[in-house]
Amino acid sequence: MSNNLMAGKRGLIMGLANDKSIAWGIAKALADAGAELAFSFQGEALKKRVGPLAEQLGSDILVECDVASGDSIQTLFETLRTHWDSIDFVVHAIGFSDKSELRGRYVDTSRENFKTTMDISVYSFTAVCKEAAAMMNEGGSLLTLTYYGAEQVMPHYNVMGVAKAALEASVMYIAEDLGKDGIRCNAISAGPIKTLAASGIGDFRYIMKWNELNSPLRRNVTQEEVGKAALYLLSDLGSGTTGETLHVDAGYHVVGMKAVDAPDIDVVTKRKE
Ligand SMILES: NC(=O)c1ccc[n+]([C@@H]2O[C@H](COP(=O)([O-])OP(=O)(O)OC[C@H]3O[C@@H](n4cnc5c(N)ncnc54)[C@H](O)[C@@H]3O)[C@@H](O)[C@H]2O)c1
Repeated sequence: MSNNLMAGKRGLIMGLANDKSIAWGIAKALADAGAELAFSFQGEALKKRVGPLAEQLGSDILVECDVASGDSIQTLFETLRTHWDSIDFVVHAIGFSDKSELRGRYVDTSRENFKTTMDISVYSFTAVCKEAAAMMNEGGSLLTLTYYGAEQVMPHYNVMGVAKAALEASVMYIAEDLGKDGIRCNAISAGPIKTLAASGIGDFRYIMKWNELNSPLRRNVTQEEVGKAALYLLSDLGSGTTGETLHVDAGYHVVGMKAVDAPDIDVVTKRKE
C-alpha cells in the first residue's frame, strides 16, 4: 500500500526496540509513504537490534539517546543537525516504569518510581518537542503514544496511567505553544499490543483478551494500524488536527460494559489453557 504522503519529509523515530515495537509499525508506514527516517535507541545493547531494522527502511542515521538525560537529548539533536538542516516530524514511542509497580495497588507507588515514570514517560516528550521544534519549519508534526489507562482505571496500569494522563495534558499545552509556528502535536491512544514494554504489565494477556471480546470491532489492533493513524497525523492529511488524542483501539474507549455476546473471561482463559 505504498503512497507518496511523506515524500520529501524527514523525521526521527524514538523508541524502537524490536520488530514488535509500536515504533516499528509507525516507521514502516512512514517509510512506505516516502519518508526519510532517523532512529534513536536507548543503549548499546539495543543497537544490534535497531541497526538492521533501520537498514531495512533505508536509514543509516542511528543515534544513541537515553531520554533520562537532558545532555543525551541535546546531543541527539546536535547529531541530527550534522545530517539534516531541518526536520519535519518526531515520533516519541517511549515509556518506562518499574515493572514491580505495574501490578498490585497504585496507592503503593514509591516516590522514586513515580518520579522516574513521569520523567521518562512524560517530561522526555516535552524536552524532545522543544529541541525538535527548533529544527522544524511550518508543517512540522510531533507524535507520542498513550493508553486508555490515562482516562479510566485499568488493572495494573497504576502509575503509568497517571503518567499517560499527564502526557495527554502535555500534548495539549505543547499544541498551544507551538501551534503559532505551524507545528502540530498529537497523541495516539493505542489499544493493547503485545510488545516488550507491555509484557511488564501484570495480567497483560487478560487485558488483551478482554479487549478482543469487548471492543466494538471484537478484536485487538496491530502495530500496522497504529502506523496508518500515525501517517495521517504526521502527513498533510492531518494538517487541521492538533492537541488531539486519537484512539486506535478497535473502539474500546466507547464501551461502558461487557458485551452481551462476550463469554465469561474465566471460561475463555480456562478453555485456552
Ligand atoms: N503495547 C501497548 O499495548 C501500548 C498501548 C498503548 C500505548 N503504548 C505506548 O507505546 C509506546 C511504545 O511502547 P511499545 O509498547 O512499543 O514497547 P517497546 O518496549 O517496544 O518500546 C518502548 C521503548 O521505550 C524505550 N525507552 C524506555 N526508557 C527509555 C529511555 N530512558 N531512553 C530512551 N528510550 C527509552 C525502550 O528502549 C523501547 O524502545 C510507549 O509509550 C507505550 O506506553 C503501548
